[in-house]
Amino acid sequence: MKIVIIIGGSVLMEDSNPKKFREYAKILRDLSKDHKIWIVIGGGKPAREYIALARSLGANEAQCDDIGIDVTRLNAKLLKIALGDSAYPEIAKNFQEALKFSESKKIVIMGGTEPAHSTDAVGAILAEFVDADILINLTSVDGFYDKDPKKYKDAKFYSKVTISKMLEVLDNKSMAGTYEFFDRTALDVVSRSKIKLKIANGKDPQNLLRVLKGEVGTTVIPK
Ligand SMILES: Nc1ncnc2c1ncn2[C@@H]1O[C@H](COP(=O)(O)OP(=O)(O)O)[C@@H](O)[C@H]1O
Ligand SMILES: O=c1ccn([C@@H]2O[C@H](COP(=O)(O)OP(=O)(O)O)[C@@H](O)[C@H]2O)c(=O)[nH]1
Repeated sequence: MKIVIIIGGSVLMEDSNPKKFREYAKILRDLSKDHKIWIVIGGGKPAREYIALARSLGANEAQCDDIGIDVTRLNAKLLKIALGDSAYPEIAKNFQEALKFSESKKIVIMGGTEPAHSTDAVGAILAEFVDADILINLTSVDGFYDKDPKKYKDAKFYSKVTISKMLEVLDNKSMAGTYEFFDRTALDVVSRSKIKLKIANGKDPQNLLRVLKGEVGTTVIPK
């Protein structure tokens, strides 16, 4: 299978813990023996700190996004180091490179590409570009709820959800550093190409295997 995996910055970068990188590296190495794998890494807390500093120094939104992209690529380099020889040695800067690098049979890693969207959109476009069989988004919550579960204790979990329901519920902001959950550009791409998308909690790296078996997470129905 061709698998594109988005690992949110909230998963890998919240506590600067090398253990999380090593656990992911082991699981990804094993998976790559049987599947073609592309990983997209988000920015997390470090990106938000850099963006806030840039904004207070007078940077415009595109410049803030550009800073965010640099941080996602730095985070991507950390995963590349953890993966060692199993990863392609360069971080792909665009979709053509991501496809070309995958001919090596190594795991290909990307961060951001250009301003005005998040790494969720990068993952969705990459899944479209390489004709992936599945797109998996690993984030800091168990999947989609009818409202933000970190703000509302009574939020209801959805094991299946349509894109139109997601668009109805999500308050999608489009300022640097504020893209939450799954951005609109990403949802548009998933919808137009009917990409098979699953969203699950990546704080436990084993969930990557569980979501592939359909045991955890939300399955997004492209309607
Ligand atoms: N309807 C919703 N369902 C699930 N999570 C939501 C929803 N609305 C907002 N969120 C928030 O989206 C966040 C996930 O996005 P984020 O923290 O930016 O993760 P990532 O690092 O994966 O991009 C969570 O903190 C969660 O509280
Ligand atoms: O292709 C991209 C990817 C990221 N970003 C910027 O980098 C930040 C961090 O990326 P993301 O929000 O995807 O990280 P995460 O939500 O995983 O922390 C975003 O808020 C954007 O400002 C961007 O402009 N283009």
